[in-house]
Amino acid sequence: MNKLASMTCEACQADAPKVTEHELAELIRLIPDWGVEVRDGIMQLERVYKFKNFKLAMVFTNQLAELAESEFHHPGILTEWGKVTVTWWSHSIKGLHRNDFIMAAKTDALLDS
Ligand SMILES: C[C@H](O)[C@H](O)[C@H]1CNC2=NC(N)=NC(=O)C2=N1
Repeated sequence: MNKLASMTCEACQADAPKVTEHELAELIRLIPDWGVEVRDGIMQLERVYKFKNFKLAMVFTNQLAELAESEFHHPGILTEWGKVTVTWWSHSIKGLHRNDFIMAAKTDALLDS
């Protein structure tokens, strides 16, 4: 399992630091299937997961919802027939925190179960 997936999110206050460029370069290597998007000036992690149908996409979506609640850190989720687009960023700092990389790795780990 990805070492990030075994970590837990820290409480992310509004003054928490965004990841630096160096940390971003290091951390993104640990989650190679994820991309970095910038929307309205907010850096985000994004991945599209493919499924055989809508029902399986919804099963994954609900597993992800449980994960988010367990860590109290929540993604953007677009669930469609056969695919789920997951987007992680930290609302409180309007950017990327280490928590987002941890949650991306934990999201990937849902497929291992
Ligand atoms: C309103 C609620 O406190 C916030 O949304 C919490 C919980 N979930 C969260 N999720 C994410 N991704 N970022 C946050 O800053 C965050 N903060």
